[in-house]
Amino acid sequence: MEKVIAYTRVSEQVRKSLAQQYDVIYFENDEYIDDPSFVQALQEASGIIGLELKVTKELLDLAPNLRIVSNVSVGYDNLDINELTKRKIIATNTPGVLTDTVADAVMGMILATARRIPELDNFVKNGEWKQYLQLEHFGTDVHHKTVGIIGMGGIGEAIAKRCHAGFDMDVLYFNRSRKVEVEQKYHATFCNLHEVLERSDFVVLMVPLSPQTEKMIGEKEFNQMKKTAIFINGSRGKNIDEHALYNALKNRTIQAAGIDVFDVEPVEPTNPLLTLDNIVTLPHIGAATKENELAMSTLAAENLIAGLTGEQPTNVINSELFQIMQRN
Ligand SMILES: NC(=O)C1=CN([C@@H]2O[C@H](COP(=O)(O)OP(=O)(O)OC[C@H]3O[C@@H](n4cnc5c(N)ncnc54)[C@H](OP(=O)(O)O)[C@@H]3O)[C@@H](O)[C@H]2O)C=CC1
Ligand SMILES: O=CC(=O)O
Repeated sequence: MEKVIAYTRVSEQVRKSLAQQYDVIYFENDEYIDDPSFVQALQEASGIIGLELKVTKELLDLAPNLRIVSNVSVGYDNLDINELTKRKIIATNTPGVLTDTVADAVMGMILATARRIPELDNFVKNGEWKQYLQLEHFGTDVHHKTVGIIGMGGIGEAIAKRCHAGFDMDVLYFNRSRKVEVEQKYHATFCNLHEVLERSDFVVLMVPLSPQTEKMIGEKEFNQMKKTAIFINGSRGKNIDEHALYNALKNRTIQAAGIDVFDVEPVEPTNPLLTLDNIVTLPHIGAATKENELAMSTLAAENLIAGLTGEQPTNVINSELFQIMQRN
């Protein structure tokens, strides 16, 4: 039986099903490279399926038999795609299945920050609700405001849909390419980044992490936002300058923020952002619901099996590998 490494978030049901065809070695935690049993598994593995393993040149040097890395995520900034392609190792991800789940989580952050839900929840539970509330406890409306979406991909579009159809919001967006269909469906307006930052009540960041997007939002960008703006990051922590976000929140350059992702994950307890009361934080859980864990794992397993049986997986990232094969 061929060996397959499964790590972190691969649902138990999918692991059991894979175990009918492969020798599946499961690693539950993510501190692997120093673990001799992981290194041993790498030596023998034909495939890897899982979430957020850093697949670097050093790791690949330990995996001479590897033919596919199947990410259980849409983001693939954890993979050195050039190195994988050079070694003719297939890389796949799981776009689409998680789109609505992540968009729901982003809407949750928009509502939680604007209406100050976690803060008021604590207020009630701490027994501080003793009289009619005054202005100091009030949040701000979400409906009929303007949302600016940076990165109008699958998830960006699902957020636009919710904001337009559910909350009567005006939708602005900045994206690498223009999305005319999205403009027609959700009355969205294509803007440059500066306009999105300047005109939006809610600025939502939803771009993949890449050399072009790393630290895309920093001090200059926070200064361009409205003083009442709420910033939401559902993408990757490294897409923003966290220090600049801290300053913007502390100095009230912007009103509040909701973030699902951090520069270092799990977040360090000393991260200064955690000391602020105008930020709502989540532990990178946007895509992780009970239903969606199974959907993502199932798609990733389908990609893995296709790759191992010599077929082109549906969600191949380095598709040039198959173009080369077709030419030969
Ligand atoms: N918090 C969480 O749990 C989750 C986070 N994510 C993050 O969200 C990201 C987006 O996911 P998804 O919507 O499915 O991905 P998509 O690939 O569908 O969308 C990404 C969008 O970003 C745009 N984009 C890429 N680079 C730039 C740039 N330099 N400037 C402006 N726009 C750019 C793309 O433009 P174009 O259309 O021109 O290609 C595309 O529209 C993932 O890569 C991941 O990092 C995803 C899932 C869960
Ligand atoms: O962060 C999650 C993803 O799917 O990307």
